[in-house]
Amino acid sequence: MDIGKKRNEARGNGKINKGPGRKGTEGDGARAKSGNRNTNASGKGERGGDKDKDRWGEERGKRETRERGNGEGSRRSEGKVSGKGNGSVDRDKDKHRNENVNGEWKARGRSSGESLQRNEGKVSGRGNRNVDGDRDKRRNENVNGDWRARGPKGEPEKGGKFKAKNKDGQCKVSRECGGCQMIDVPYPEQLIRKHKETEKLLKPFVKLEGIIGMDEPEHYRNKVNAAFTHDRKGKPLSGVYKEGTHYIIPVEECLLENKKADEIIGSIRELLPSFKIKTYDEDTGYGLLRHVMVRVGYTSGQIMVVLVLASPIMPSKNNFVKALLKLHSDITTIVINVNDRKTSMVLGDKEQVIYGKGYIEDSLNGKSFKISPKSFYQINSVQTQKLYGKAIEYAGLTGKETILDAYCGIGTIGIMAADKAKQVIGVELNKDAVKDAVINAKQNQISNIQFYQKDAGEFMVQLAEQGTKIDTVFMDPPRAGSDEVFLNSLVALKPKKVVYVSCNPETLARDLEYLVKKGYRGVKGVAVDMFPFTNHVESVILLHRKNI
Ligand SMILES: C[S@@+](CC[C@H](N)C(=O)[O-])C[C@H]1O[C@@H](n2cnc3c(N)ncnc32)[C@H](O)[C@@H]1O
Repeated sequence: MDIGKKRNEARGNGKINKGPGRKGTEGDGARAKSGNRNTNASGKGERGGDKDKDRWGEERGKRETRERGNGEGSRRSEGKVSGKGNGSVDRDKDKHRNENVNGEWKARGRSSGESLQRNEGKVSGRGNRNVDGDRDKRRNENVNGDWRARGPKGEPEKGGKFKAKNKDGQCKVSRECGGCQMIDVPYPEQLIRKHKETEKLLKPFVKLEGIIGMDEPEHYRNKVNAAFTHDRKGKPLSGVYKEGTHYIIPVEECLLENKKADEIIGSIRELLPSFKIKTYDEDTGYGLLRHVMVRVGYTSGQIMVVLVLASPIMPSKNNFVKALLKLHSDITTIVINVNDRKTSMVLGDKEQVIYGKGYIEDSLNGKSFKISPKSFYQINSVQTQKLYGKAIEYAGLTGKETILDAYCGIGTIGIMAADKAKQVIGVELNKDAVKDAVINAKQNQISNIQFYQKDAGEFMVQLAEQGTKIDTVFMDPPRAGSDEVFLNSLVALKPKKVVYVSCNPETLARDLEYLVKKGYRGVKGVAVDMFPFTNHVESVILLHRKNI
């Protein structure tokens, strides 16, 4: 592989290999831009076919809106199995639904009648399409005993843990927020629905082995993003955007979010008046604090607080830091991020570390990772370990392979696979994530890995042009899925195996359709519930090149 040489760029460990012509953009914004560029590239590839172009075009067209809406880490950003019509559930059918094999849920039974929606990822989930009068009535009946909910090991439910959450009792704002589309649904039933919907979508291409659920499906979000505003009297409020608006629904605690993160956000809210820090007003452009993002390391417990400000000047910042640390001495770093643009992206470009190292570290499956504020890091660490475990298991590595980890983020999958492969190449657009990835490889004493900061599609084209031999491709694109440029070159490269990790079964199905047409066959797949109580679901699919 001589991409680095050809471009006269640094290669090897400790250096970032930059691609030509494209400045990396951070966070989810990078994805949006990538989406636009790829729009231009479409239609020329082998894919052809207006129908196909339309499908990708449509996704791309939506991408920018979605990404802007999601900003860095809006909790609406993950893949979504949704909800028109939850289908009725009756007792007899329930008897056949759950079969737990080695901790994995095998959902069986009739189709729930839900369909995947194309509107995923918009700012917030108000106007929850899953909840209408009739369906709510049915749900409540079921919650009152008819549903026969089962725990994660298939046993009849005993305690309240896996019971459906009562909207009014358990979460004061669920109706307005709409982020937990399945808050009324017992957890085992959530898994059944997600499995069925994913299975239905992917059925033409691959058979799913089941869905991997959580034992403790609450408070799994290791990253919390709170938008800040104030009430009429100027009292600070924080919460989530109501769908399609910039109206902030105040949230103090959340079923999905890390509790400590919520506490810290509450403390910041309370500290603001005494420091005369005003929350930002989008209409007038007046005020300072726009968002607070908190990330908590799952294994390390390290905590990063990012204060997203409209201007770089924060009055009494040192005293503010002292006061916050007095309340939460376990905070390990505090960063100011400056976002002075009129945008619904959460994070801006500039950063200033005001306490600690400016990043956190965490461990997954025995490897340690540095995570910078703008780098992507999976939000559910418990499930991420299972997800990565499955992806690597599916690859069936022998130690002889050259692997491509495409859309590699901070290098997690490639670093975990490196011990079992000859060589790993990672490509990622976000420059902060690539910097983290290089450090992560070093920290884990991995010497057979190289990272490139570049658009994955462009990178693949280069690899294909050079005839680079790649045996196995791991690809984990953002919600919008991959694109023709990438897939086209992937087909040209002819890797024997492709392990596709996806947070959006709909775009996954679209991309699988392409790969299957172009000489790949779906061997197996599994859904992983990374986002309990929401309609979102992750999947891992193994493809083999035909005639190998
Ligand atoms: C779903 S994340 C997966 C990251 C990583 N595999 C992980 O599990 O943490 C998708 C990643 O793709 C990156 N990305 C988005 N568009 C890209 C593009 N066009 N080329 C390369 N990377 C891109 C994002 O910055 C993000 O890090």
